[in-house]
Amino acid sequence: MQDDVKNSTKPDKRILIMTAVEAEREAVLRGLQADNRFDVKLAGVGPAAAGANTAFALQNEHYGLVISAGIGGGFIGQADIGSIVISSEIIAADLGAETPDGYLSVDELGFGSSRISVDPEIINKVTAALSDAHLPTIARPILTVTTVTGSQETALELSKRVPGATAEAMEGYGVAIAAQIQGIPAIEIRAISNAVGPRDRSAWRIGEALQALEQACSILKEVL
Ligand SMILES: O=C(O)c1cccc(C(=O)CC[C@H]2O[C@@H](n3cnc4c(=O)[nH]cnc43)[C@H](O)[C@@H]2O)c1
Repeated sequence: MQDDVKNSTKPDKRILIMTAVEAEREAVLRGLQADNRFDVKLAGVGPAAAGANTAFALQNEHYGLVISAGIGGGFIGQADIGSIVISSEIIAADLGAETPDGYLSVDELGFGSSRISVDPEIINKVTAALSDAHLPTIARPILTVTTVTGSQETALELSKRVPGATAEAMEGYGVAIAAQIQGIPAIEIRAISNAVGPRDRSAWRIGEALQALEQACSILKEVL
């Protein structure tokens, strides 16, 4: 009865959250504090596993929203460690072809779209709520890559390829494609653990990012 009253102003929908690894799943669950409108499932690492696992989860339950959540890399000058990036768009940044004249996306090759748009109403609601709670949050394009960027050259190339690129991770596009095929809206939320650039695993602040992810999810459950 208590829950019915509490959720009476919220849309009647269940929400699926997909994380790559168990530590991210646990951080999300801590933040959600057993809110039973949410299911939190493992996507696995990379867009292929994420797409397959999301499609499987969507077969067994009806959801009104799908979220790809976890830690991610932040482009220098765009997103700091410990901050949150909300996807204004989810973009497969290395799905295409190399040519002597440069990279061609699948869009340019005529094989579909590398970009998945996100409902502006959901973006604004989530971004405003996290910002109001004093979590540094920005809504910008999040890239999905199949290889973690490990050099300044690749970071620059990705920034040129996708103007406004602010974070990168490895699952968003896979999760969002599975949702799109079912006609369900999707959004990606990344807590920044490291800078996109030359590889330095010792500089990854995974604990800090997982804490930010937990905090973000504790706010999410109040606004979605
Ligand atoms: O080692 C740990 O304790 C640990 C705890 C939580 C998560 C991890 C991961 O390694 C998660 C892998 C996951 O993170 C995303 N990610 C993070 N930074 C980047 C990046 O710079 N570029 C691309 N992806 C990044 C990605 O989605 C991975 O699947 C470890």
